[in-house]
Amino acid sequence: MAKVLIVEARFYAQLNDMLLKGARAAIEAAGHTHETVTVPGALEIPGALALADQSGLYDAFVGLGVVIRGETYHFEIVAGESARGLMALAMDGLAIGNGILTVENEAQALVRADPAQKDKGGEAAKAALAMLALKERFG
Ligand SMILES: Nc1c(NC[C@H](O)[C@H](O)[C@H](O)CO)[nH]c(=O)[nH]c1=O
Ligand SMILES: CC(=O)[C@@H](O)COP(=O)(O)O
Repeated sequence: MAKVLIVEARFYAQLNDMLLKGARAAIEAAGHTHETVTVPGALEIPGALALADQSGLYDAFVGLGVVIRGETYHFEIVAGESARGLMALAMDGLAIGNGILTVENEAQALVRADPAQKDKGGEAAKAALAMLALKERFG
């Protein structure tokens, strides 16, 4: 049984609750356990994952968040750098699923966060578990 850490950036609480529901359901359906920690925003997710990995307590990680474009270039920074940070950690051997939505508006986020629709939270959890299986296969 694996222990999965979910790191959520609760910038949009109601959307995050949907992502969390999907991710937790996927992890439990696969017979694994999970814990959740919360950070202010998507930019903090990679750092939180790195800190958590140093503990050696977790087998896999899921990053959840919602980044919605505003008026400035900051969207590109938050969306791009959170993704880049997770990718860097994955290339360093962590089993990670990226459930950080990067969207133009709340309507797009809702469809993707909803477990009954695109279920991106569940998708990210399944990706993390798939990477964990590969990690275990490759030893
Ligand atoms: N605009 C969004 C943010 N911005 C906050 C950053 O993620 C970060 O917390 C801040 O820059 C302090 O370091 N975060 C989201 O998750 N979603 C957004 O739409
Ligand atoms: C993704 C963001 O950082 C964005 O929500 C911030 O909005 P703004 O660009 O209008 O400051």
